[in-house]
Amino acid sequence: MDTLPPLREVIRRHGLSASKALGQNFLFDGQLLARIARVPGDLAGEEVLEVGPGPGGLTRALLAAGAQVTAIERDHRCIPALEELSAAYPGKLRIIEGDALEIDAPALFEGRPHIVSNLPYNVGTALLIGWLSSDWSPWWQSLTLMFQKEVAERIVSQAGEQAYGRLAVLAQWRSTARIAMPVHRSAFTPPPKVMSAVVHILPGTMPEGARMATLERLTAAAFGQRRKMLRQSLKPVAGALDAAERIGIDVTRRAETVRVDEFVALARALDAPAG
Ligand SMILES: C[S@@+](CC[C@H](N)C(=O)[O-])C[C@H]1O[C@@H](n2cnc3c(N)ncnc32)[C@H](O)[C@@H]1O
Repeated sequence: MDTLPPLREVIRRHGLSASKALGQNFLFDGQLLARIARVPGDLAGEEVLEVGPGPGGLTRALLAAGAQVTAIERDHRCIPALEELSAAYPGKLRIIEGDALEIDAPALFEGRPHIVSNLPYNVGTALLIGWLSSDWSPWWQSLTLMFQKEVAERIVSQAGEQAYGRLAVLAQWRSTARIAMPVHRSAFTPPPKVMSAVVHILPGTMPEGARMATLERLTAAAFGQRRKMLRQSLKPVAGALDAAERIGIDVTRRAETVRVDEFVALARALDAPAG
C-alpha cells in the first residue's frame, strides 16, 4: 500500500481544475482504477505506457500493480503532482511532458509495453488508429483504453450490427477487441455527458497477403457510402469490383453486411495479381 494523500487533496493542493479544452475528466475511485489496471492481466514487472495521466489516478493503480510506467502528459500543470508520485515509487515512473500525437512512443521502449489509458476523448481515436497501423507484430503487447461507450461499441461491433463500420474492421482484422467493463459517467469529475467503456485489444496474427493501406482504402470507400451497394460504393477503388467477383463477394450487398474476414479477403485479392 502506498501512503500517498487522497487524489482529491492532490488536485486541490496543485490547483488542478479540469480543463475542457484538454478533454480532462478525472477518475478518483481507487477500486475502479484498480479494476482498470487489472484488465491487461498481471502487470508486475511489466512496462506500461499511459497517455494522459492527468493528476495520476490511473498511474497510481498501475504502479500499485507493480508496473514500470512511462506517462505522457500534455498539461504542464499536472507535472508536479506526477513528480510527487514518482518520488513515492522511485525508478518506476518516467514522466514525459508533451503531446502523445507527436511523440515517437515506440522509440521510448526496448521491450513491448502494455498501453493503458483513460484517453482524452478528442485524441483517443487518432491514437488508436496509429497504434493499430503499426508494423506487425506491433510494438505494444495490449491496449486497455477508455472510450465513450458509443465509440467502444463501434470498435468491437460485428457485421450487421448498427455500430459496425470502418473502425471495427481496422480494429479487428488482426486483433481481438472486447469491452472489458462499462464505466458510468458519474465516476468522472466532472462527469461527461455520455457513458464510457474500457476496451481491451490484443494483437493477433497478421493475415497473409493483406495490407493495412489497402484495407483502409476499401473501408473508406465502402463505409463512406454505407447504405449503397458495393457495386456503387467500391467503384472509386480501381480493381475492387473485379476482386470482389473473383472471390465471390456479392456486390449487391452493403458494406455493413460484409464481415471483417471478407474485407481482409477482398484486400488480399485486390493486391494479388489477377490470375
Ligand atoms: C480524460 S483525462 C484522464 C486523466 C487521468 N488519466 C484519469 O483517469 O483521471 C485525459 C488526460 O489526457 C491529457 N491529454 C489530452 N490530450 C493529450 C495529448 N495529446 N497528449 C498527452 N496527454 C493529453 C489531458 O491533459 C488529461 O490529463
